[in-house]
Amino acid sequence: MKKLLTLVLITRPNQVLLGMKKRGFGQGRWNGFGGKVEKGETILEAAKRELFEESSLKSDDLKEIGLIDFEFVGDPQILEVHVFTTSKFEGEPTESSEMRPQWFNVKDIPFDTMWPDDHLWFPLFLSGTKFKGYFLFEGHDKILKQTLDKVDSL
Ligand SMILES: CNc1cc(N2CCOCC2)nc(N)n1
Repeated sequence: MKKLLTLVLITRPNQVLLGMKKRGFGQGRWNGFGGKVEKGETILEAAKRELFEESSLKSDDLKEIGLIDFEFVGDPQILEVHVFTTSKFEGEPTESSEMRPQWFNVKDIPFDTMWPDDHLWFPLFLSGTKFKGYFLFEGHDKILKQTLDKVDSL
């Protein structure tokens, strides 16, 4: 069984916008903005909605750059995460109930307080390379198995 999720990474020259997750899944880790795809909305619509709900930013320019399947030992639910990015957005990053946004210089991305997969695929996202990945987690900190491939199309 797959659960569709979105992840949006906002960039500006030499910087990435990340949010500190304040509760729920991934709490205590910096991440892009995103969440569940609801019934009746497209994945792109969900990405835009979650971006606005979690950061107050709006964008009509989200480009899909990655597709990652996450599996957790003992859990039949596979998370299918559609990764988007843009440097064209409106609004000011604003703290929400879910996320506390902060700009990071690319050379200072806080991988130690992010999901352990991020340092593996962020270089691809930052270099504009489309990618497909699979990560098998044991708990929330250990990656048992992984694949990561550059792709021409998603
Ligand atoms: C398990 N490793 C993950 C999961 C994840 N997300 C799952 C929940 O929806 C938002 C994205 N995001 C990253 N960077 N790594």
